[in-house]
Amino acid sequence: MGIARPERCPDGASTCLLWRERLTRPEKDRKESDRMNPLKTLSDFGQAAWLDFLARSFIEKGDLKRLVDQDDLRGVTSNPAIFEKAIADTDEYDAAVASFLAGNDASVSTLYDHLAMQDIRRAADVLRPVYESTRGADGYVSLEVSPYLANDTEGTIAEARRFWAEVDRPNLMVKVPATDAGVPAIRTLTSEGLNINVTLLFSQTAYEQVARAYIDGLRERLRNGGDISRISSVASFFISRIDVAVDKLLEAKMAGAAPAEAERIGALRGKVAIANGKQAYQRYKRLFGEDFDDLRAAGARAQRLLWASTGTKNKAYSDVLYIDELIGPDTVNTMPPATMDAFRDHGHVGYTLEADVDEADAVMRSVADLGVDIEAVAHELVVDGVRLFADAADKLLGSVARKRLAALGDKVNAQSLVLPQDLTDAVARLTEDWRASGAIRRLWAGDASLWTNAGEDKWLGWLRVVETETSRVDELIKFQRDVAELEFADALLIGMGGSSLGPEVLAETFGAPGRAARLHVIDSTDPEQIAAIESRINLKRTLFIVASKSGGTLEPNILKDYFYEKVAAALGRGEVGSRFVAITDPGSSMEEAAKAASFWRTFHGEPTIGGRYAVLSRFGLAPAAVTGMNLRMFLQNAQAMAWTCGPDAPPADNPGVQLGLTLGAAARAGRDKVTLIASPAIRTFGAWAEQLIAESTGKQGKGLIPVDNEPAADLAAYGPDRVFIYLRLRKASNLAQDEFVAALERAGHPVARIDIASPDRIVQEFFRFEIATAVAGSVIGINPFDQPDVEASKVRTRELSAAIEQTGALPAQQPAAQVGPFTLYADPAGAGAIAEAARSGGLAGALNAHFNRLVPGDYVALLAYLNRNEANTEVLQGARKALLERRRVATCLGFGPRFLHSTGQAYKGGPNTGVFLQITADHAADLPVPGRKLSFGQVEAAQAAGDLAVLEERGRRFLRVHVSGDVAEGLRQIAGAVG
Ligand SMILES: O=C(CO)[C@@H](O)[C@H](O)[C@H](O)[C@H](O)COP(=O)(O)O
Ligand SMILES: O=C[C@H](O)COP(=O)(O)O
Repeated sequence: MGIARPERCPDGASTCLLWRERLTRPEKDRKESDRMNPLKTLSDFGQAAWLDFLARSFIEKGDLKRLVDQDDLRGVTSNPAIFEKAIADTDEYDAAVASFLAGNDASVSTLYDHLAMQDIRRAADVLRPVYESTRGADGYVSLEVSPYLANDTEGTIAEARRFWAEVDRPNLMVKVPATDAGVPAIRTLTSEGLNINVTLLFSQTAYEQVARAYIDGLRERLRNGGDISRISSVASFFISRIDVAVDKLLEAKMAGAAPAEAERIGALRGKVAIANGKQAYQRYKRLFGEDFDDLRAAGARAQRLLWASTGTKNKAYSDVLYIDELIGPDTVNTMPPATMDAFRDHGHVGYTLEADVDEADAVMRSVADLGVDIEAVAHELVVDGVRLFADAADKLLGSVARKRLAALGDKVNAQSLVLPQDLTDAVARLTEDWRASGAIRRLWAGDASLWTNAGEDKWLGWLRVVETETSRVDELIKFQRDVAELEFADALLIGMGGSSLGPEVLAETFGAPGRAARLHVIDSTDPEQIAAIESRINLKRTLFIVASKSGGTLEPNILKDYFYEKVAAALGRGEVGSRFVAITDPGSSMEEAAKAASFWRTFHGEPTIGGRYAVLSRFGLAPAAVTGMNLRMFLQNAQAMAWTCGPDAPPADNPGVQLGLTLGAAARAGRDKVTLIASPAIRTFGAWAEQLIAESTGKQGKGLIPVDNEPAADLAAYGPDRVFIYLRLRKASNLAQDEFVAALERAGHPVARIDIASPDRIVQEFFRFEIATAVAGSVIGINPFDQPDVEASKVRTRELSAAIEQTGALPAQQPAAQVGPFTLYADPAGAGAIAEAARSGGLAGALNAHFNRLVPGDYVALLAYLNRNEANTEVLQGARKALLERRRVATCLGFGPRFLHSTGQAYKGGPNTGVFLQITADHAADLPVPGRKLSFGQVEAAQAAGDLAVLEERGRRFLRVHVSGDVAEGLRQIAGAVG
């Protein structure tokens, strides 16, 4: 039997759009099968059937079109959960991902937007005939703004505008949630002429606000002379979730009630959602009644109520309950596919929406009398709804992130974590915390509460610096051409720590391609080292790059003065400035000095980036330009990793976050020695990473101690305080390293493996490590952007240098012992025993006594204020190996003053587990500092003394061995004595 077609629109109102449209189609034209199809008959009752589902194959196979043609489908809604089902865990979108990324790499959310918008456009095109034939009354496809923006009005507005412009279809509806922040966005967007689908509506009060926002938006547009006749809007009122929530409350009340009362309460189950909808519809009629007539006269459409969440959740209820009971004019019901199939099969059509309104009122009164606060339930459901959509978005973006990486292949360095079970569990817990609290988005948004709320947000410029530099790379490319034309043989970068270690990685990893200048770095005050670098460059054909963010750092200033004078002597005062370039933050004293000395160029750093995070800014790019590197490729590489670690890559699929959480969890578990192993061709990366990790995390007695370039030893030498990072260059890997790392893994040590396809991809690691360090800093609970103890050393050094300038010498210190050419100084707690041991056992005795203070979990750091040349490095590396094998503790090596701007922070401010051996020596030859009553040798000595003074202040265990006479021989003896 066919379903009787109503004779007239039930409310008799001119608002009944579908009714008007129906009247134009004579009954005799309708097929019997149409009359038998409840779905198709819905429109006879003024209701449009929409589909709450979308997927690419569904459109491509013609299923959507079939529904339009055969079932009179009039619209489609999507949401993050729908796209999650469509995209995650299917390969339906893989080809589209690959073809999009073949043209250009993109962020995870850009890629998702692309996929979603493609689907939405195609669906909109399938529904376009409906839109046209109903003159814009129907035929819409909805796309929801990111649930992460649910509490952000401006963000919602911006995203909705972007969708509107990029989807570029008149039958698009942008979905905006009915949150407090969503309501003003609805008004603004309506006033701009966008079609809005308001989602996550549960409460009638919220519904009224939303309807008013729509009406206000229309009025505003009209006032501004805009067309309001093309605007369509729906208010998506959620149904089934109300019953799920209220039924639970009713059942709780039944449990404690007498049988008759329990029965009465039980009878309310499965009724409240429909009653709530029916009451909302009565409000709709009031809101869009007479008061709306003026707008209607100007062409406006009422905002229809759309029943959403209409799939039955409770199997005890009819599977078409939420369709059957809510049929009425000028409404929409968006059904999930199974519910649509069920309704087509056995739905009942009739004017149910206004039937028994009194009973609906009675139901609502009864639940209120029982103490169920429906507004409170609705409020919770909104919060919950936002969370559920955010959860779905996390899964969705996680899957898009994985698809992106799979499509990019080895264009992005792969990372894998091989962790013992306890660390796996800890990282999993942290990952879930980070996901649930949106921490990676908060990090990118500059939320200082992730750290210590000490202004960390002011230091996050590095997050977006790649974009900035990409947008102005032409300026550097021009500089690169100018440098090439001048045919410099060498370039010497003068700087410390963050200003030199990044360029050093570039210089040593890439050399000087083509005709470019060979880049050298000087980051020492050791006179021998300065003389050595001077002998390697041709002063007349060298470009000097003086790099200092603050501009006030001692070393680059005096080294600049030194080389400036040398070049002036070689070329004459008139020309010297043209051979110098400065990189410094705007307004620094270095900028002033560069101007005064007529430097060729000054590049500005970005003041919101601290030195150690600056390598992807001008501090790395200008030196890279000089070496002739392809800067666009450099930035593309960096950008690929920035996107991989972006705010839209959820923690589980964000390698930077995973590495950071691993390091943070490891630190908490006492595995705080981050041991860096790198393929020989990219070895220098370790020195850069060492500064980043140590200076960022090592403070307030907490942090990570990086261990770079440690000679390998027997497995037994590695304690449970280690976590390893293996940077493996695929094209030039080292078998011994591979085997060593595999053995570490077998022995249960945690290892983060990073697989680098080719040397140019090392650039990506700068960004991964920066994110990882910021994340680890959050887990450890420190501010990863300050360096209080480095500053302390700088202050002591300044005081001591001033003393030398006044008196001609360093203030005398009391040695603990003298053994041949070795003068020993030690911390107050150790001095007695060390002196005693020196008397009986000479140098070896003293060193033994010092290192006997080591306990498991401690580390040794050799701090050598010497020329950092191959010979000295080799001897000290030998000493490290001996200590590692004999003492079974992590060992570090730093050359002063270089390490003061790097690991020095953690040695003084980090965990008090370091046992330090400082080595100083007489200088066979010294160099004057121009314009000062100081020599470089004296500065180096002042730096060593300042370092020791701060170590002492911080209660650290140290021994200083000063070598007089033959330094090489002295060093050999020290190395021999530690074993
Ligand atoms: O809001 C709209 C349509 O405007 C829907 O897409 C809405 O998100 C869905 O109906 C609900 O999310 C489905 O909810 P549920 O069936 O999972 O409770
Ligand atoms: O890592 C930073 C060093 O302490 C050098 O600082 P600077 O770039 O301000 O000279």
